[in-house]
Amino acid sequence: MARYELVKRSVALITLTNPPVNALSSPVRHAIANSMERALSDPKVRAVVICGENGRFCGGADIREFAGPLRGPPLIPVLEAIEAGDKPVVAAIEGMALGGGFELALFCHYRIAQSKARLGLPEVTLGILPAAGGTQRLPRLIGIPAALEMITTGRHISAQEALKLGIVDQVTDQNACETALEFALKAVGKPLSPRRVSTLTTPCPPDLDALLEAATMQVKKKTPGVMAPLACIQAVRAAATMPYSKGMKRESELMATLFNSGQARALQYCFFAQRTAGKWTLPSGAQWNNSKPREIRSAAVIGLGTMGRGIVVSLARVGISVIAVESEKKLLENGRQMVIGMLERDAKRRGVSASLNLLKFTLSLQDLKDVDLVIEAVFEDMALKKRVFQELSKVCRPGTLLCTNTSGLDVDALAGVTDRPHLVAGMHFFSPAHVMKLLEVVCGPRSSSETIATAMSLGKKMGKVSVAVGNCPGFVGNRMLKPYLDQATFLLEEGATPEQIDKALEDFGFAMGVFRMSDLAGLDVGWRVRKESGLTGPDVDPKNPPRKRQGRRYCPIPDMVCEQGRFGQKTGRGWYKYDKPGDTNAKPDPLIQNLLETYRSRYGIQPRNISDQEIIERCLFVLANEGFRILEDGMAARPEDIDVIYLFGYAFPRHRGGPMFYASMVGLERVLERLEHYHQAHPDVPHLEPSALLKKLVACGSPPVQQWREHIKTMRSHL
Ligand SMILES: CCCCCCCCCCCCC[C@H](O)CC(=O)SCCNC(=O)CCNC(=O)[C@H](O)C(C)(C)COP(=O)(O)OP(=O)(O)OC[C@H]1O[C@@H](n2cnc3c(N)ncnc32)[C@H](O)[C@@H]1OP(=O)(O)O
Repeated sequence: MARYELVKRSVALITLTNPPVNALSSPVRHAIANSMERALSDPKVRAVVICGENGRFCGGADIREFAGPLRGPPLIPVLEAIEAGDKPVVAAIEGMALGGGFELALFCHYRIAQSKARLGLPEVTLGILPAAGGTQRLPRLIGIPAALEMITTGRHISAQEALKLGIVDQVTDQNACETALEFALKAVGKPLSPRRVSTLTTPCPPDLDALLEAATMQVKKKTPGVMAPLACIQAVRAAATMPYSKGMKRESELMATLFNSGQARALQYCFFAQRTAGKWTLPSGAQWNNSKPREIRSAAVIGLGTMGRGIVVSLARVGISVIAVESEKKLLENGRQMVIGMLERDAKRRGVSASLNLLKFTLSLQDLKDVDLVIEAVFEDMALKKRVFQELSKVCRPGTLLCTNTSGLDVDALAGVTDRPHLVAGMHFFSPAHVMKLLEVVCGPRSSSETIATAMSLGKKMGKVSVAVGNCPGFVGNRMLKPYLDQATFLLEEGATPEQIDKALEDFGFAMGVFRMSDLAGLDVGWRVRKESGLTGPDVDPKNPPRKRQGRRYCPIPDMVCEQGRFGQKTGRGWYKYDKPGDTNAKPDPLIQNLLETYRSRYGIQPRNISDQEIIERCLFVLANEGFRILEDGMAARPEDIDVIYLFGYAFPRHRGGPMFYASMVGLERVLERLEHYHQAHPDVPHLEPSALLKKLVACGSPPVQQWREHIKTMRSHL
């Protein structure tokens, strides 16, 4: 877990050997303690260098250990022995020094960083704080404002920035370990006291209170209801106002308030869920680690609407040449200008030059004959998409992969009109596609493992979090959204207002409630889908009860809002009113209140007081219930995949872990009981009927979310 060598006859080189990131697991802590003792007691050793194997210094504490009882030597005393020793210790930072790894470096007397290394204290993103002295030592080294920013955001910084801030003593383009060995020899004999960060006094700004207050306001606004950033601020205050030893005590008290919290568990679950999602498996046995993706050098995007433009930008900025296709000259020119503008702004922000030379714009599908992969992003109309796929099948060389960006149509029906159904898959991006991190990779029954591997790997290359899902209407994300939206509108019928529902969801942690979000997305899209599927409009049988469709409860209020030309922010009116079209400041609209009152009295609905608890339970338990059905149906491989989709595609609050994790935190028994209760009250809403999987899990004693897979295994997979 750590290798000990004597090099240059007088330097002890301690190499952490815990792949893949040299996390500070119990055996590693043991090994560091033993190695330091050996180095300090060996008269031949005059200096020590600590580095990490495989070009990675250390990724911090072993997060997996947090879930169980704490074992092995506690980290802080191990690190204190490094600082207290009478021989200079140099940290040789290659790759990364994060969290406890960064704290380890801060206990060393000197730090040398390789120029490509990244450093940071990301604990806040895991719902905890840097509790191995990070909150007390970093402010002493670089001052309160810079330390506060790094600790409360968890931002990783470059070696160059670390040098500028005074965190590292030298940056090298060479091997950091070699440089550190030379450096260590030169440090021998120099006084160590000034190098012990614990002895430094925190430079205290005169406006400390105002600074901390501003930071508090900022984190409350950015991450309302999240505890860890606030605890970080309190810990940094201690660094400014208390002696080191007292500050360390305060740091550990604050850590104790976070360590076992639901938020910490949720955030750490998210960390692993995100990594688990990349590990896809198909029923054939093909999976992420036995299927080779194809290399994609050139791609085409068909359709330069909002989605298509975002996809072009996402591809071009990772160096893939793109042919963008539109059907009319004017649309093509407009798309071209928009894409170039987006790429230029993006490049400026990242300080690189825009890769405009990778782009080609055309009106002709004939130009796509040699590309490696096509992503179709035309209007959401099956007949149109089928025509495009038929045409692509004729034009593209036999090996070209054909992908669709449909948000819910049948991918296999599109595969069926081509000459290569095994090379067809869905790549469902989220809007705006160059910003949103989620990509649903839709596996049709005929998609080959190579096709899925290629789509997943391309997603990763584009910086997306890619999740493999099955081919069912709406796939995973949009399929779950429907019952969630339905509950919100049913609650309106029953007496709630859009503001009340949004506030309950925002207090829960969503950045935007469902109605504000719908206004932002545009209400006309859903209206058109409902018209096309015969739920509203002239196709509805006049004898059909207005609040029922196929025997199920239906709420026509969203249709009525659209019939008034209220399409959301873009028209200046939707569920809310706005000062002008395009404005984002949503204000309650008395006309909507009026519409709701008239509607309720027309249908004899007596409005009732609805509690926030009911809003949360009905909206979120129905969401999870559909998630359970998706798992039952084999359309998602595991609950983590569903949660990742909701975290990255639908802004589910990360400190709640995602809808499935949230259900497990509430307690599956409770979720089942509440769904049964609401289903009894609303028997015409089938989505409220508890799913078989939920019942099965409760019957099995409500295992933790990580174990659900074992209970799903027997079910059929469509992935
Ligand atoms: C009342 C009781 C009170 C109790 C108080 C208890 C006090 C306990 C003492 C605490 C002392 C605090 C110490 C410290 O302050 C806390 C920490 O250090 S927390 C950890 C901080 N570090 C991080 O957040 C880094 C997390 N990792 C990453 O960001 C990335 O993995 C990476 C390091 C940048 C590498 O990225 P990639 O190359 O892309 O690789 P992957 O991300 O895919 O990771 C590969 C593989 O490694 C696993 N992994 C990564 N980091 C860790 C880790 N720190 N611990 C465990 N495992 C880690 C990752 O999951 C992948 O594995 P896979 O999931 O694929 O199997």
